[in-house]
Amino acid sequence: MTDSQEPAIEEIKEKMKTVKHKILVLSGKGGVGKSTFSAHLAHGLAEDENTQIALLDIDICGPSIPKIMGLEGEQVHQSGSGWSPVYVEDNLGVMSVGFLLSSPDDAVIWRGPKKNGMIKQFLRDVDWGEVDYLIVDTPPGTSDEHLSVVQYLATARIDGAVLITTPQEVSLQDVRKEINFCRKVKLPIIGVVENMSGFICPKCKKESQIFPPTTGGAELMCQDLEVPLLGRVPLDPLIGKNCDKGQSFFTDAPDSPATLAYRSIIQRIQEFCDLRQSKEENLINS
Ligand SMILES: Nc1ncnc2c1ncn2[C@@H]1O[C@H](COP(=O)(O)OP(=O)(O)OP(=O)(O)O)[C@@H](O)[C@H]1O
Ligand code: SF4
Repeated sequence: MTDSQEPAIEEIKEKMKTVKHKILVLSGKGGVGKSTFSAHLAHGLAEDENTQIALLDIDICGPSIPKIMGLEGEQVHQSGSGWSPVYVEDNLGVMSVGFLLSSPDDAVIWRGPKKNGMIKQFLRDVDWGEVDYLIVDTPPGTSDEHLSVVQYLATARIDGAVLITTPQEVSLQDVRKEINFCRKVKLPIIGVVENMSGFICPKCKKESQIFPPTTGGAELMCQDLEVPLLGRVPLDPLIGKNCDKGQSFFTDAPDSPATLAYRSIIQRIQEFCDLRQSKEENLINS
């Protein structure tokens, strides 16, 4: 950490005092459904209107959250207390570099320090207000952006990371690296989600493995590496369709196997955060 970063870390710590829980969503590979998961985690948590949600997209070079959340073309506004998030609902605010581009097809070609500067600004200058959950959608892999967000939030306590994978070995291989990264930087692992995990036929309800796991899939990997498997979300063509339309999949398919899987995973994440909070409170009071 350089000296010039120190004041920013203090400012971020101060800003994050109004944010109760912070969750990073990571994946080893691109295209495995990380942004889709982040968006649906936000939608699912925001169903409780007493819960305030912030969704921050730090995939600087490939921001897909504006499209998935139906916010393409929206702009960020500056207020006296910083950048205002773009609101999907009263209790769900979003921030992304996508809001700063003049067109969704604009390419962001930035080197590491500029990307880190943007992440710092997002964490320090966005006026989130009182927030229960801050969900951070990260780029694939373990790059500068991941190190930056972990360093910037180090003093502000991150609850943990959710790792998204598909069942294939090429994706699992990269998730193992991601798990090592989390352990090296002492980032707690909330658990792994196996996405695009089988397809349940809507007619006969039979499950088919579209991407058959050759090495036991996420379940075996989680057992080997002693990390929790939070659940398996099946492939559902409606998910892709709704993401392209910028709508929550939960509204259109409230009883589908994928919705039920998402909901059970979201509940486990909430339980993890609640437990962590109560452990901390006990520690403070003891
Ligand atoms: N369970 C699923 N069933 C069907 N389609 C899905 C599912 N999960 C995600 N998708 C679709 O897969 C595509 C990739 O998803 P997404 O953009 O969330 O991946 P990503 O991991 O965030 O990629 P990147 O990090 O490269 O931006 C999208 O079109 C999305 O709608
Ligand atoms: S199992 Fe296959 S063939 Fe049978 S109804 Fe489902 S999709 Fe059609």
